[in-house]
Amino acid sequence: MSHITPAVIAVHAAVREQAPLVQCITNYVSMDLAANVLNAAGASPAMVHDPREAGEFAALAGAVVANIGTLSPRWVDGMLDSVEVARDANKPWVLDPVAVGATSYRRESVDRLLELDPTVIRGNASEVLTIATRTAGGKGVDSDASLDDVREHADALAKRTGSIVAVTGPEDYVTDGEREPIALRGGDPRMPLITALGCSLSALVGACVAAHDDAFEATTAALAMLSAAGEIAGASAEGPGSLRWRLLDELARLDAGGLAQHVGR
Ligand SMILES: Nc1ncnc2c1ncn2[C@@H]1O[C@H](COP(=O)(O)OP(=O)(O)OP(=O)(O)O)[C@@H](O)[C@H]1O
Ligand SMILES: Cc1ncsc1CCO
Ligand SMILES: [Mg+2]
Repeated sequence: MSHITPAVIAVHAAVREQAPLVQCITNYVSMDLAANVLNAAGASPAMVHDPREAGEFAALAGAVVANIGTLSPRWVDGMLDSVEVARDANKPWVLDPVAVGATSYRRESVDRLLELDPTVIRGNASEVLTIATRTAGGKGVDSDASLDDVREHADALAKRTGSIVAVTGPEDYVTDGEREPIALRGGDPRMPLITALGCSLSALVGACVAAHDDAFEATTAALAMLSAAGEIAGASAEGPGSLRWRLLDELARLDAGGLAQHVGR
């Protein structure tokens, strides 16, 4: 059993017990899946983004998730309002910098969000590399970098920002720049064929940081939960369509035993 396993099991149970309200300001592609992933995990999703209400809503939420996947000025304003309220109330918030390397508008928007001290930054290898090295890159929303390219940059980014940095892909990686980083294998190689699964994972990180104070452990737990559910679902899935619904089913019935088996390897 890995040293992190008891913490992962505790976070998983805390989400089910507390059913935290997670405000997601996320992209059009991801809204349905992210809300369903949160429901399956036992959390309570709300997709609330307009600046007329986003900040007010953040005062009610246990965590805020800001995802720039289909950004536009009003949405970015809603994100800035919400994460400012969260930060001022000492509530956790999660940044998903979708395709940040693709355009200057995305980079500028992420720069503004980074000034508001995200609790967790969760992205694929290209996205984390872009933020850490301030260089353009990535293939749109998909990654064209590997974990080996980014590991040390992720550590440095975490150290510099004070955020937990989670890099996902065939192998997931969690670092705070101080503690021994966590590497998680597993999942299913067809998971990238399910659009917005990474965005949904960022929403799940939101649920976990809302339910558990140690954001490093909470982030690790979210990654482990999705990876375990994906791996179990993959055993009987015939393709990305059945993997998607099976993953939701497996996430909903995931228990401590399934998690321990997954994280302990
Ligand atoms: N080759 C793979 N094998 C196993 N699991 C994978 C693989 N690639 C991605 N995953 C898993 O898929 C989930 C989403 O991670 P990914 O890195 O694909 O996000 P992303 O690129 O931000 O996705 P999106 O932008 O489509 O939302 C994570 O749980 C990750 O571990
Ligand atoms: C496909 C796509 N385009 C913008 S956001 C998104 C979801 C995956 O990140
Ligand atoms: Mg993504």
